[in-house]
Amino acid sequence: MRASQKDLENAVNQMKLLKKDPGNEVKLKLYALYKQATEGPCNMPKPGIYDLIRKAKWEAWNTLGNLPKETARQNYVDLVSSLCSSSESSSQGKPGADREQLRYETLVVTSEDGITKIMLNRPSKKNAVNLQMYQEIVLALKAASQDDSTITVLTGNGDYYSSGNDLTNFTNTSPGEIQEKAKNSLILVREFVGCFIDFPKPLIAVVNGPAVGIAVTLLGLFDIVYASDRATFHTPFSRLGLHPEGCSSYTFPKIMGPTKATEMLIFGKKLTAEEACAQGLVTEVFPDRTFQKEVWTRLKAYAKLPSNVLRISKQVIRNREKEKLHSVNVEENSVLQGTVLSDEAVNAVMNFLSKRAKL
Ligand SMILES: CCC/C=C/C(=O)SCCNC(=O)CCNC(=O)[C@H](O)C(C)(C)COP(=O)([O-])OP(=O)([O-])OC[C@H]1O[C@@H](n2cnc3c(N)ncnc32)[C@H](O)[C@@H]1OP(=O)([O-])[O-]
Repeated sequence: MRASQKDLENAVNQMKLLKKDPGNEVKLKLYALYKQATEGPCNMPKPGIYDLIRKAKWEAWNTLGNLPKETARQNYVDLVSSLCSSSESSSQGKPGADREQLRYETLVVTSEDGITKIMLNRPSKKNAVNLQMYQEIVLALKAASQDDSTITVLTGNGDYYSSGNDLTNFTNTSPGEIQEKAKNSLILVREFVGCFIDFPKPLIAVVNGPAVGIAVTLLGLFDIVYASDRATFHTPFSRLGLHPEGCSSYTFPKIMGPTKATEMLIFGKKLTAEEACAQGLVTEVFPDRTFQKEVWTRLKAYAKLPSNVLRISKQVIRNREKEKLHSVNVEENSVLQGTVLSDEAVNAVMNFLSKRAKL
């Protein structure tokens, strides 16, 4: 249901009761959304360069462009409601606790200290990416691209970062439906990869353990990759009757050179974290015992840098590649459309299911 004018007024009153100061960045966002919701696009003349407060307000409002009044109203109400629920949860004896958005089934998404953390949360399946998780990651990335955080982190819960595509995604499907299901699933995978290509803020992988398949290939689209020394990097596509995806057919040869990329992507050579670091896929490796502490200390410091500056620098570094990456994504995906139901691919899944062939 869309927020009404009354909801907006209630939200304004709720804000007055908020005990904790939400900080300047959030206050500017609220100001801008309120102005947009009540007056429409920014109509005030640009203040002079030294009129800092009015300039910040003008910029916040002007950034909303032609956002419709109704959307701004809804965003204002949602933002106030998330601020109130986080202040409620912290006043319930959990000071500093993460703000958790409970709508995800396969992820735990929290936002704190300028960092949105998207944690894959199917530890009993080694964080295999099922169709639900693909969809939820798309949603979480879209939300993170618009929230107040400075950086976004993807990590895994449990001993694995991720075992890659869930090999049971197409099982339990009747023979008549399998073609259609495979086609739609791959369209979803293409959209999923596209979200990584377009993600506007610094995106950091905290690779807490082994990574397989699409969880590895996507790393070429991250801005930083930190790995525990327990992590391994494995893309067993040929054995599965599959082919490189996640833009790795383009990013891996660029990162590590064509022959190293071939050894991984075609021959399925599994890399240790140190090897992946030496080949440029991983930024830095940490001992597992101090991994979480060291990485999060560093990320919290990075997240204090000015978010708009980081965003623009990322654009400068990445934008000229975007068009190419999208075309690679489309091409890789269409190759998979042709092979995902091949005899080799189906047999590999059957082997996995019958536990006869562990990789
Ligand atoms: C988009 C198309 C392109 C493809 C891209 C790719 O990513 S290709 C790459 C695709 N990925 C692969 O080929 C990796 C396939 N997986 C493996 O080779 C091994 O499971 C392992 C080496 C990851 C872990 O071995 P381990 O002996 O330490 O542990 P364990 O084996 O006992 O597993 C524990 C539980 O997790 C379950 N589960 C795990 N992974 C998956 C999965 N991907 N799917 C579904 N389920 C999975 C497993 O069934 C078991 O569940 P159960 O029976 O308890 O209900």
